[in-house]
Amino acid sequence: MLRLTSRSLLQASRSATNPSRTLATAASSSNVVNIVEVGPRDGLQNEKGSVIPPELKAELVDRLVQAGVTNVEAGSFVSPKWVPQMAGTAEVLKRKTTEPGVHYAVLVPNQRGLDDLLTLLSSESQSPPLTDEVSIFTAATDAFTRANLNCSITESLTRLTPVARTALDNGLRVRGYVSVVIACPYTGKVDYKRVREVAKELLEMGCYEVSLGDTVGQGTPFEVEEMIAEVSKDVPVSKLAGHFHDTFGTAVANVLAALDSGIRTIDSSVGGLGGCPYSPGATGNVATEDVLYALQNSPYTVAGTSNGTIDLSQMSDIGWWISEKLGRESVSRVGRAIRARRTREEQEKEKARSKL
Ligand SMILES: CC(C)(COP(=O)([O-])OP(=O)([O-])OC[C@H]1O[C@@H](n2cnc3c(N)ncnc32)[C@H](O)[C@@H]1OP(=O)([O-])[O-])[C@@H](O)C(=O)NCCC(=O)NCCSC(=O)C[C@@](C)(O)CC(=O)[O-]
Repeated sequence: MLRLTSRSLLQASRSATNPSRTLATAASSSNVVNIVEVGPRDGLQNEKGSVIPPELKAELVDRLVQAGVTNVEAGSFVSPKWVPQMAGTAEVLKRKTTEPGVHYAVLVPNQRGLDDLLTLLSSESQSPPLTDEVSIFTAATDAFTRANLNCSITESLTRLTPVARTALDNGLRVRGYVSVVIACPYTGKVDYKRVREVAKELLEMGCYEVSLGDTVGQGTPFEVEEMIAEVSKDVPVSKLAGHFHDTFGTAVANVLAALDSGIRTIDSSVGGLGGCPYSPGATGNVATEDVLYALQNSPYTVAGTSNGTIDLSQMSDIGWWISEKLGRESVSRVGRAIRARRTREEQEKEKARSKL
């Protein structure tokens, strides 16, 4: 059950007063929340129409990092026949600035994707490297895994085991994803035991963290808590991340429920961009701006490099900038409210000036 004013927040505020706690040890007993910005990958992969040019994607990545983001998904090495928008990810990696200490993750679905990435890294040897992290992904239902990866869950795990091994052997960090952790667009309600088993296997493969995806964006906070309680029977909550889409408008509430359950890493997307091509009808990820706003004046601190956090006002501007490049408005509620307030303030200033 949601207990946002009780035990976990008290623990969080107690740890806030402990100066010996560092960002590096941020885990479920800490009040530090890590954001993984997935806008350039999950956010853009579902865009219809022509492929967004790599220079625009690279500029998005750079702007996000300038706003304080330290973990950003820069793209995917997947089949362009399956996800055309992710073609050109190699170019994005080469064009973006590579800041030390920032993790620019890339999704790989199979050995081919990893091999292509390793070839790029060896041809562009530089310090720091273009990326130090890959994400591998599977799901909690066979139907979704078939739609997304053209194989069963078991086959995907068999395929991903050597991919993770090779990535680790080449000095890359490996993050894992389990999709459809609450509901599947093809088979409905998901068995949380299956989520637990798959998350456990990903961890055993060497993933430093497993992100739990409510791909459909249908979960409620109570379901999120129930699901995390089941998964954390086998996987320490400090190794889990929450990844919520906002189809039914519950994503911010689900983030708070995940934090209340002890999770301290949240995936989010600037401007609320996104959607999975294989989850029909699902909308974008929870907007990064909305998460940052919801955690203001709370016992939680969001980690980042802009004065120790991520700058909300800058993120709102980026959300508007990229949305307008895509020909629409930002869908972040907070981004829209910030812009409306600014417009109001400017109008009032203008009125005051005209009275002088
Ligand atoms: C895994 C495959 C390739 C299997 O697809 P397949 O058709 O079974 O693969 P295949 O081995 O038969 O290859 C088919 C063609 O793709 C090529 N190919 C094969 N692999 C690659 C590669 N890595 N990069 C580039 N090309 C590749 C391969 O060379 C061949 O080319 P052809 O001979 O026809 O010209 C395909 O299903 C695929 O790419 N799937 C990716 C789907 C995807 O990216 N989905 C979105 C990301 S997951 C997500 O969004 C959820 C998440 C993470 O955000 C969390 C959440 O919200 O739940």
